[in-house]
Amino acid sequence: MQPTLKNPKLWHEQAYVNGKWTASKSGKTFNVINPSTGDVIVALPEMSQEDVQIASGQALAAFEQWKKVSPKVRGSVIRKWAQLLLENAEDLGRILTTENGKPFAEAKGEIAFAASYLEFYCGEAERTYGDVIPSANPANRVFAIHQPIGVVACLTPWNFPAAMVTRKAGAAIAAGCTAIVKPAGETSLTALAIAYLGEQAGLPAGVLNVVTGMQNLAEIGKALCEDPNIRKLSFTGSTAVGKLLMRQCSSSLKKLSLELGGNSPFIIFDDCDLPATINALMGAKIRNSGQTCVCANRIYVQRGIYSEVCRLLVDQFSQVKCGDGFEDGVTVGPLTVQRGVEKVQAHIDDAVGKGARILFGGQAMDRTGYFFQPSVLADMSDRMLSHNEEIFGPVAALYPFDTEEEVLKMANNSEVGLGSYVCTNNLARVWRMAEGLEVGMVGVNTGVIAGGEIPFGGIKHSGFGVEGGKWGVKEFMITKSIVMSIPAI
Ligand SMILES: NC(=O)c1ccc[n+]([C@@H]2O[C@H](COP(=O)([O-])OP(=O)(O)OC[C@H]3O[C@@H](n4cnc5c(N)ncnc54)[C@H](O)[C@@H]3O)[C@@H](O)[C@H]2O)c1
Ligand SMILES: O=CCCC(=O)O
Repeated sequence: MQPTLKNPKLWHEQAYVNGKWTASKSGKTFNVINPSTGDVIVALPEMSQEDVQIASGQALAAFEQWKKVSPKVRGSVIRKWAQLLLENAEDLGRILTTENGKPFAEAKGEIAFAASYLEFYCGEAERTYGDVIPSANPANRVFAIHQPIGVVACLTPWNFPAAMVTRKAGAAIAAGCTAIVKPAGETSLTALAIAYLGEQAGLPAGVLNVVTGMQNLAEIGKALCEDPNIRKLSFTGSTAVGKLLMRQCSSSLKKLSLELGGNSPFIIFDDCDLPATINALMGAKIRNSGQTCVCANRIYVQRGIYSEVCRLLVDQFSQVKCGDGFEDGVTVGPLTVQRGVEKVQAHIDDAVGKGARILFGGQAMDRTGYFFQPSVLADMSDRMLSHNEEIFGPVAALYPFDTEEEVLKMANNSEVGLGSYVCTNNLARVWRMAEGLEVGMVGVNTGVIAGGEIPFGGIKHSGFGVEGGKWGVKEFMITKSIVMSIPAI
């Protein structure tokens, strides 16, 4: 069912291409499901390759104009867009909770998080400075300028339906590019509402487009990858899909940003501030029901405080209220997709079969919707599935360790390297760990590591490219050199 909105104009049941709300060429649709109830919320256009090609042609035409708009004007439109997001945070939060499931307060928090990227990028649009380069040849003057790359495809996931749209498309548009957003089918309504607000803020037709689809995902993804009009593709999602997209982009040699799976170690040393650490851990673990790419996946606890951390965590988890995101006091919602429930159960069964102990929870909840009990597992080891793969659910998995050297080795024993966390009061250790961890991001005594001004990205099989901060906008630009021969002075 559609949520009640103060501003009903935010609700859109069609895709958005070249400033027009549009059905798919085939007329086909797919259903968006409320994960708390299992009910169909709405049917959205199931688009195809043909729809993608139309969108890319129009985004290319819009690019020819948008790239000429001054950075100051682009920035002012983006600033207005951010303001509109904040003014409509309540309604956007309602839409987000309805399709993603996260608690309403957290959903509103995501809207502020989404706006933080636009707020940062609107200033950054004006700061894409080039360079004047001392020439080796005295008869030359050499310059480097940055220019928008062109039409970009932004493929966004279902775990952050608002923030991943602004983090990618906001940066692209600030750079002077035009964007085709393909949100995860499960959570397209938030992206459509954000596109509507972009239009209200003054984005010209064709600058921001949203194509929708769920069953045709493989076809749409391939069409975006192979489209010659599109010069860059930015994706957040699983490593497996990221690799597929990279292969598919090879024929058109697109520039890529891939923000893929994580397996974040959360390392607790016995010299930490324990209450503050547990607080940080709860944030890094149960945010969005454990469905973030930087959620604490492997919680390493130094042996001297291991039993105490197990006890404190069980105490915290027993106070968590899991339920429909609109219910009062709920701090953990359902998982967003049914297959997530099956995945989390498989992780727990595997761990228990290999010697882990369930200290709390451990099962799907016996109610309608995709609910999984917030759970705590102790005595994890590197033979278990969760050691190598993100759980993507509200499960805290604890591993004991003895020494700093040992835990650094354990933490780096992963194919991926996205987020990580270190809790200690030893400053020298902070630096040894921060420099030694093979990851793109390190949280020190905190569980929150993302925001408009902060670079976000991974290494190894977590992908490449940086989103956010002063790096975010440049990812959507090319660097061009200009070598000028001058008459003798
Ligand atoms: N890094 C993240 O933020 C993130 C987001 C979603 C899922 N995941 C990981 O992936 C696991 C499985 O989730 P899932 O079942 O949705 O995974 P999936 O691998 O099927 O899809 C992941 C994302 O990629 C998109 N996608 C899938 N196939 C595509 C294709 N052929 N072309 C273009 N886009 C495509 C989906 O819409 C989704 O947003 C999760 O449990 C989690 O570990 C990570
Ligand atoms: O899951 C991907 C993004 C998570 C975040 O920005 O904190």
